[in-house]
Amino acid sequence: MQKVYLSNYELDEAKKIYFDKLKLRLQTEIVNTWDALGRVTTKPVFAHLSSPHYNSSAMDGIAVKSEKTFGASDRNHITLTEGEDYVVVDTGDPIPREFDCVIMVEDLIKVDDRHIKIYQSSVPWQNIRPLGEDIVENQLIVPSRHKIRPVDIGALIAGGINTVEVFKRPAVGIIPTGTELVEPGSELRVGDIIDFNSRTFTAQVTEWGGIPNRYSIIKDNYKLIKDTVLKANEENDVVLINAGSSAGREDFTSSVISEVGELIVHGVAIKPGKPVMLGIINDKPIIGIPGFPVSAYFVMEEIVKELIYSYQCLETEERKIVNASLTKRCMSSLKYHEFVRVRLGFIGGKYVATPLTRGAGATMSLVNADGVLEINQHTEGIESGTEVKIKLLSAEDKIKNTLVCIGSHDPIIDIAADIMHNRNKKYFLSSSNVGSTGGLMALKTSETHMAPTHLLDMETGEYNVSYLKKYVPGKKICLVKCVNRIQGFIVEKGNPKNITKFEDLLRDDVKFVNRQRGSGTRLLLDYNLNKLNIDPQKIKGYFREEFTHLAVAAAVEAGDADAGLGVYSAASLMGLDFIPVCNEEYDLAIPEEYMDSEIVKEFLETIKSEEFKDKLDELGGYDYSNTGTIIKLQELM
Ligand SMILES: Nc1nc2c(c(=O)[nH]1)N[C@H]1C(S)=C(S)[C@@H](COP(=O)(O)OP(=O)(O)OC[C@H]3O[C@@H](n4cnc5c(N)ncnc54)[C@H](O)[C@@H]3O)O[C@H]1N2
Ligand code: MOO
Repeated sequence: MQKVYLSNYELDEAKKIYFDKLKLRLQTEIVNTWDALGRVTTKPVFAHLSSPHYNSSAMDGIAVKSEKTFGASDRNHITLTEGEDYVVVDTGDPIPREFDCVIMVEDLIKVDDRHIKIYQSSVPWQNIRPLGEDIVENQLIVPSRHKIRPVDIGALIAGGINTVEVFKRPAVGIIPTGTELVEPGSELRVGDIIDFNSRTFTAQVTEWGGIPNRYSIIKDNYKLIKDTVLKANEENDVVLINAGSSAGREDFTSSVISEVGELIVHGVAIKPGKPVMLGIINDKPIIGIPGFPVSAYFVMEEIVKELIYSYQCLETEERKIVNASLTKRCMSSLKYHEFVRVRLGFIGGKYVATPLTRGAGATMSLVNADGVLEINQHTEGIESGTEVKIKLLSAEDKIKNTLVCIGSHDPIIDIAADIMHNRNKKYFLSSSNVGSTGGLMALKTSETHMAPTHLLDMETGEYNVSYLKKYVPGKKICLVKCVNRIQGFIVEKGNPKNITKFEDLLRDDVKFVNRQRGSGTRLLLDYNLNKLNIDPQKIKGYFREEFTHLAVAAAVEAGDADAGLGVYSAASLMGLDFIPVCNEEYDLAIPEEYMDSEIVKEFLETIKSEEFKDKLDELGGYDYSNTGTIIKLQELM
């Protein structure tokens, strides 16, 4: 096994060492002005032409000699003759030399085809755009190091500039490596990984103004990697090589860079992203990007973006920062500066930030992130409730128009979210699945607008009410009835193990997959096991916990479990069979203070809509006869 000793430079230090060593030489090129959007000028650009380049009429009307109009008034109309005293002009027409002003058509009284009367006198240059009124020949249009905007393109062309000299966009070679990688759309075998990183890089490079050049997947073979690196180095300004950055048996990237060039840095104190490699081959940069997609994202954002911008003489824009209250404690290593993806909600007039999954492989944590919390290298962690600074990834407007929904999961919440957004494009919904009890806790600490819940009171057989009284005391809560849904066993197609009742879970040949503690479905299971005097410990798989109905169904589909308890829709979406066990009430708990907000009203309209009900029918297993009924909880207490 090879040994790799990584350095642990702070990010800024690593970048300084690397950029100093790189000494980028910027290249320039000449492009058509109309193709220059977003490009940066190398020098100031001066007009070749004046605009307008002749004296032109600013109005539709007639060009006249102003002296011929002197003395005209309401009581003293002056008659003018075409050809002698005036010519007809339209806006933009040149003004013949002998005339010096324009009278608008609406100020003329027609006498006959060749004569008009006027009742106002005019002054010289009235309604005339003199030559150079907008741009004068040799005037500066844009300075050097200026990023060209659409309005600049117009002004440059108007000023006679048809080409501009700009900094070259760097060509960026992207090499995905790994024997286990396959192209999207391939038939997947266990161990295969679809190469998607190289496609994300391609899109990022494009977004940042570079010219991406993706190479096909290279297997973990030293010679192949070396040959491709050399080829890419020759054909591009920058090379990005993905994966093979750590200490695995087939992690060759660092040795290849060291052999054909110089490896300046291997290892930066950031997490994720620590095994990044910064190298130089033939005076051109090569960056080794860790394989895990989230690690790769931060290396791209924090290092590669700046590099690609530097070639174009662009400054990276700072992301906006907002203050938010952290909803969960976040521990961090003293060894690394950590990037934590967070979801933001705007609740009761302030931001709340909920950390998302920390794993470096969790691509969805990037998809769902509204911002990034950076935890300093020398900080051990941040307590829940602390006010933190969040770098925004989403627009503030979007966050402020997002209904936050934390609690128990059902696929119908995502469906309602989609319908609501289509009904009113302004509104979004973000849902986090933490189980029913987790949702009530979030209500208590004002982290959510709404908590879907289905908690069965084992003593009374009633749903939700007693739990709300217990977990959210003192808060005025409305319970909005959502659906009555069927819970049952999600089993393989055809139910090969013939699982029909709770007792079957005790069988030796049956492997179960459970939901997490605190979820309503878990309570429902425990309630039934208790009623039947079944010892949960005797159920194989009782301790394997998944967080959503779909995750339970996925475990059954993959053959990792024979049964799980969940909703019908999850089974049918995965093409599995479903054995009904009981009905339950899935409700939405919403603090009374949010009930009158536009977004909550829109959501409640959505769940009462025919479109939503049609979707429920399509999924099956839902009864919506009570949907939208509001129960003010105080009245129940
Ligand atoms: N013994 C050690 N193991 C690991 C260490 C370590 O220090 N010691 N570091 C870990 C860290 S941190 C990271 S980050 C990763 C870096 O991995 P590599 O750059 O060597 O990449 P691979 O091992 O080849 O792949 C890891 C993982 O990344 C995903 N991947 C890779 N390529 C692609 C692609 N083109 N598209 C999508 N996904 C890709 C895939 O899930 C791989 O399993 O190493 C840890 N290990
Ligand atoms: O650096 Mo790795 O990127 O921590 O996961």
